[in-house]
Amino acid sequence: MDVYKIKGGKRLQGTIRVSGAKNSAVALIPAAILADSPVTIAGLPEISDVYTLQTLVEEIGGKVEMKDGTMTIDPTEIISMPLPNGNVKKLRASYYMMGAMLGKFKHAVIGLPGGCHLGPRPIDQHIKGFEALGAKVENEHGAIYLRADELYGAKIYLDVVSVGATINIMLAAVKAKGKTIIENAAKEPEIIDVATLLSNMGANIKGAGTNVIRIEGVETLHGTKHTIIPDRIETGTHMIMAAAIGDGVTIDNVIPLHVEAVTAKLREMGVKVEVGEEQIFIPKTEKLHAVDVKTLVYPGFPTDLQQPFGVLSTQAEGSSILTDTIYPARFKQIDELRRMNAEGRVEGRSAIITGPTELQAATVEATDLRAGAALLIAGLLASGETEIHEIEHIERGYGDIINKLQNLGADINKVKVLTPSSISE
Ligand SMILES: CC(=O)N[C@H]1[C@@H](OP(=O)(O)OP(=O)(O)OC[C@H]2O[C@@H](n3ccc(=O)[nH]c3=O)[C@H](O)[C@@H]2O)O[C@H](CO)[C@@H](O)[C@@H]1O
Ligand SMILES: C=C(OP(=O)(O)O)C(=O)O
Repeated sequence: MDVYKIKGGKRLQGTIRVSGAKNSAVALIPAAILADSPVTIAGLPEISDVYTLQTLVEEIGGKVEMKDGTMTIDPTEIISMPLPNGNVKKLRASYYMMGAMLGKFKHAVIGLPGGCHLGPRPIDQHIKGFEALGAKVENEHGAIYLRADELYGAKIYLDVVSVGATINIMLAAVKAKGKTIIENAAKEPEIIDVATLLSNMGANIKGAGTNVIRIEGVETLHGTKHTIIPDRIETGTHMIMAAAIGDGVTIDNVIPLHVEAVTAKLREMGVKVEVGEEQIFIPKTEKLHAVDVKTLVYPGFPTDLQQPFGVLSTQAEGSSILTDTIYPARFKQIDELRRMNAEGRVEGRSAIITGPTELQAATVEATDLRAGAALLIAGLLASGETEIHEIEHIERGYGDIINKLQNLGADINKVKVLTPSSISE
C-alpha cells in the first residue's frame, strides 16, 4: 500500500505550476467522442481520473494516445458498448459518458458513477435533461439505460444549479434536432471550456458561462485541437498552502479571475495576495484572523476548497465558521484533523474551527480528494512525521504533487508500507 510521509514544519518557497483543470479534463475527453475525426487536447493533468477515462474510451473502441499531457482521441471506430461496471465506478465524471454516448448513438448503458463521498449526489437533473430531449431513461441493476429513436431540442430548467447536469445536457444536445435552452445553468469556467471545445468541433452553443445556454443542434462534429484551462481548485489549494506555510510562493499558470472568491477570503484573513496576469504571489503571512466562509456556486467560494481552507483556519486567531451549502456533509476531514490536534467540530452544515493551534503529526486517512488536500497542508504544517493513507483519492485530482511540493522544499515522499492485507496478497 502506498502512503505519503511528510516531515512537517519546513517553510515552502519557490514557484509551483498549476496543471490543467481536472473538472474540465474529465468532460473534454467524453466530449471528444462526439466527433467523427480525431480530437487533440493539450495540457491535461496527469491524474488517475484522466487515465481512467482514457481506459473507458478505449473500452468502447476509441484509439487514444497520451504523451506529455497531450491526448489525441480518435473516435472513428467507437461503438455503442455498454459500460455498466468496472471503471465507471472509479470516478464521478464517468456520468459524462451518458450524455456523450446518448448524443452520439441515441442510446447508452452506463453504470452509476463513483467519485468522492460527500453525502448524497443525485443525478436527477441530468436525467430530467435527457428525458426532455426525448430519451427513455431507466435504472436497471445499478446501470442507467438511455434509449431514444431521435433526440429533439427542448427547453430545460434545472431545479438545482449543477455543473454535471449542465455539461451532460450540452453533450447530449449538441447533435439533437433543433434548439435546446438550458435555464438556471451552472456558470463554472469548466463549462465554458467544454463549450469552447464543442464549438471548435462544429457545435452551435451560445451563453456558456451565463445561466442560460442556447444550443442549436448540428448533424456532425469534427476533430479539432484544444488547450485546457488551468485548474482553479489546484490554484486555490496552493494559495491556501502558501498562506499556511509559505515563505514566498509563486503560483504559475493561473487565471486569477477564476479564484477571485479565494483571493478575497485570504485577504480578509490577512494574507497578502499579489495578483499578476498568469501568476499569483503569496509572501510570508505574519498573522491570520478567523473568517467565516460559505460555499456557493461559481463565482462564489468553491465547495472543493472548503476542506483545505479549514486547515488554514486552524492557524488563524479566533473561531471560523465554514458552511457548505453545496455539500452540507463535506466534513470528513474534521475527524482526521482532530487527530492532528486541530480544534474543530461539525454542527449541521457548518464546521467550527478555532485557532491558532500547533498541529501535530499523526497517521490519517484521505477519506476523499479534498480531505486529502486538507491533510497534505496539515501534514506540511505539523511537527513530526505525518502518514497519509488512502492517497488514491488525492491522485484523482492532483498530478505530480510529490514532485511539485518537493520543489518548494517540502519533505514529502510516497512510500510503500506493509499492512496485514498487503502481506497476505
Ligand atoms: C467532476 C466534477 O466536475 N465534479 C465537480 C462537480 O460535481 P457535480 O457535477 O457532481 O456537482 P453538481 O454541480 O452537479 O452538484 C451541485 C449540487 O447539486 C446537487 N445535484 C446535482 C445534480 C443533480 O442531478 N441533482 C442534484 O440535486 C448536488 O447534490 C449538489 O448539492 O461540481 C461540484 C460542485 O461544484 C464539485 O464539488 C465537483 O468537484
Ligand atoms: C468532488 C470532487 O470530485 P468528483 O466530483 O470527481 O468526485 C472534487 O474535485 O473535489
